[in-house]
Amino acid sequence: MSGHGTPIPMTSRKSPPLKGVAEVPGDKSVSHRSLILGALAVGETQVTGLLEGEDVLDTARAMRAFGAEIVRHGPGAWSIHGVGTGGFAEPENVIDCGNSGTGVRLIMGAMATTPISATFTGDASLRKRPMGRVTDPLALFGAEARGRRGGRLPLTLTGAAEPVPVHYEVPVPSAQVKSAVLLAALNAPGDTVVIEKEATRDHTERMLRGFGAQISVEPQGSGRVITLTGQPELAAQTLAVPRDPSSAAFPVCAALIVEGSEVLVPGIGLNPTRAGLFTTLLEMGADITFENRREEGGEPVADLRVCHGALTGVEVPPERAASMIDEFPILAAVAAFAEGTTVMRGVKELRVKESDRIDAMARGLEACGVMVEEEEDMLTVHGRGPGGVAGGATVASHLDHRIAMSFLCLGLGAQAPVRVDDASPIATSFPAFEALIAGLGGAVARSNA
Ligand SMILES: O=C(O)C1=C[C@@H](OP(=O)(O)O)[C@@H](O)[C@H](O)C1
Ligand SMILES: C=C(OP(=O)(O)O)C(=O)O
Repeated sequence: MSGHGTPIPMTSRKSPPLKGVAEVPGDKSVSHRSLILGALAVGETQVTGLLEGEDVLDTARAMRAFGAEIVRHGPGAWSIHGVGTGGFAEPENVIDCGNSGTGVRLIMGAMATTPISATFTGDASLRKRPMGRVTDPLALFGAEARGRRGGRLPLTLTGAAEPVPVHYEVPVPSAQVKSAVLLAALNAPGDTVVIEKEATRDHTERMLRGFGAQISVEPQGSGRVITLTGQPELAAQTLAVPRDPSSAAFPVCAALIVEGSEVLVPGIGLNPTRAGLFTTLLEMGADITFENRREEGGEPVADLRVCHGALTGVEVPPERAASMIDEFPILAAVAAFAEGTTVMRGVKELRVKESDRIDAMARGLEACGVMVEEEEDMLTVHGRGPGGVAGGATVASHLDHRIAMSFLCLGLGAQAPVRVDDASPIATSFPAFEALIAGLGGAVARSNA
């Protein structure tokens, strides 16, 4: 539950070469889904490598409120005793999903076809984010949502008593919307069909199949048609969560920013629907090697070795945006150290994340002496080359973990220190960020308010 506490200002400064091994936490998307699917399965699901960030802990609390028994056995080791499809109980209190769009949207989907009501809220960031994109398709199943104007939280959702399957084309590229519809479809009789025009992360589909649901995925243009047969009995699973590529992006990019660095980032999930940042960095000339490629927990995984070297600006094709949607802030920070211009198009979804990430990056980069251009759907960064970023500014994180971490990484290579006004949101996805960067030799520390 971020955003409820005292701000934690943090500062980073020009650092000696980063060296060592960066063990990043478990994947946030897979962690949320492990808890939710575990709660809907029959029997006891065992999870290792679960991300213990605030977003995921809020989802665990929510699943308990809906009746699942959840036990933490040790770091990252959890068990979930599920209630079965359609078995959710009505929560007695408001469900607070903190800072997490994934948490609230997937949970709304998971309860939308069970005849119970639940009221959802979140922190100041989450209460600004659009929920109509999920409650609109959930209404097609027969669920009813009453929220603030503009479909904002707090919002009460009443699940359908007699749900019907739906045929739904997702109007925005969003794995959260797709997943909410698929989770709702679990308790609707018959086949639900979800069409996405652009492929987004497919963890829900992979995991539903693993839990025993009948699901087919057919490519269609650059998107997919997904068909799920409702009312399966989901069987408890043993799950190993791969390490999060979106968290790995920070030590990888920090090593690209700080001259002389060489860092190993082991065991990173490289699902193609998540790996767009690494493709882009390679196009910029980054020295990244993918060692020991293997499969873990149903996802492709590799150890990433990253060495600092010269980078050149690139144009990121819009069709790649979905596969690196959370990585644009850190890409914008890296682009500041490249020679030439980096153009990011097709990125308007960034405006409805924890903050308006196009605006937050643009203002912060300008404050650090980097020229940018911004349009509704585009961000351009004019690189200043290695050693050319001035820094020397305080940047607002806007309750957004990725903005905070991106500017702290930028400060590791800037001429003057970069202060982030509030680094507390980092705990939502990457609680060990400060310790991990410091462990590599990066100069990052809490600063005075
Ligand atoms: O499904 C998921 O786990 C996520 C989907 C993405 O959001 P959208 O579906 O809104 O693009 C992403 O930004 C978020 O961090 C995690
Ligand atoms: C957008 C993000 O998360 P969420 O939508 O779950 O808040 C993110 O982690 O970058």
